[in-house]
Amino acid sequence: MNGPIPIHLLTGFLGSGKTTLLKHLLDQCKTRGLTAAVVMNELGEVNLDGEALGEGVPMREMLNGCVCCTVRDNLAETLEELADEVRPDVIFVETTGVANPVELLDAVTELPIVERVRLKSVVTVVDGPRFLEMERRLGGAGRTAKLMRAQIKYANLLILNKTDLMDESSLAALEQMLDAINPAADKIAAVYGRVGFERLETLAAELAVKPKDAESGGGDRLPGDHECGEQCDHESHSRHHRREGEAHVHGSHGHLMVVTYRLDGPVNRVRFEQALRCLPAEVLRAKGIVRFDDTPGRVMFQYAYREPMFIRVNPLFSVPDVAVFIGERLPKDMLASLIEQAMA
Ligand SMILES: Nc1nc2c(ncn2[C@@H]2O[C@H](COP(=O)(O)OP(=O)(O)OP(=O)(O)O)[C@@H](O)[C@H]2O)c(=O)[nH]1
Repeated sequence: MNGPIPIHLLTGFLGSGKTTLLKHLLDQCKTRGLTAAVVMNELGEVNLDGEALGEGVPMREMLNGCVCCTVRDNLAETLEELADEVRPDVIFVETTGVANPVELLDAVTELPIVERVRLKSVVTVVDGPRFLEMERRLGGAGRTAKLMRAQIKYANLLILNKTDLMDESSLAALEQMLDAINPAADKIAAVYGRVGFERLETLAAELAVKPKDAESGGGDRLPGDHECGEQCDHESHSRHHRREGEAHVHGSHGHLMVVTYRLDGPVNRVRFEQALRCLPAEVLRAKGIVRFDDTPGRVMFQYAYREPMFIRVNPLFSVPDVAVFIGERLPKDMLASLIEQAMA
């Protein structure tokens, strides 16, 4: 294929449904005979979502940091590598869920890759019920709410996801809120990220963000202004590593932190489910791989907005048994003791 490879940037808060959307987009690319490559960025040390994409999808992982800051320099390199080695028809970049959109735009338009790849869309997945609840409760105050708003503001396609959990009036209220933040973006209500890939491609015709330094005028613009605003948060990301089996704290993304627990044996199903149900409010997202003491095989668990979910995984999946927690000021001792109590 000649010309720059189109990139679609998938953003959205933790657990909003980015991977679910990505899977759906990849299926559609496959049906059309397009080679799609993926860059997955995770704050933690393991990538649990890669498995979900299925075999044969060229993927590069960027772990242990956020692509908008700590591992940002690696993104251009990773994209270049994909362009050289895979020569895909399209690249999807799934970001961490706490990525700052302004910084992301900067990262994917680095000069060394400008001829190779071209940003085509910025898709923000909005967890409908969660965003609505946060806005109603906090009125947009607080750093998490501000980050969510920034992700909404800089998108050119907003996917209002999890609408199966909303009634009509809530959906109307959500649409109104999103219109107020980003009136120019296309908006699609969705369940489990079921959105036609053509919706991203249609946008692409109207959007080609060029690197700000490449030419005067800065090229076409996404809706909204792209000056670094209140969301730029480049605090240093301290790393404190502990012994395996204990918490590995990977530093914070501003106010957020990740704790990864390695599990060295099976967990008791009932106690583990109970532990997930009574996670403290500071935990915004949890996921991992566990073995239950009463069933063979391994299971992936997902916890987003107080909803736990379990999915059986391929026993050969290379990620070890782990529990990853993402949240604000995580009570590490409490989490450790919840895990300990759940061990079989
Ligand atoms: N009820 C409902 N659940 C959904 C929907 N979309 C996704 N989920 C569930 O929400 C959870 C999180 O989905 P993911 O696709 O992993 O979210 P993510 O944004 O990739 O998560 P991070 O990468 O951790 O930020 C999973 O348990 C999904 O099955 C939806 O439309 N409705």
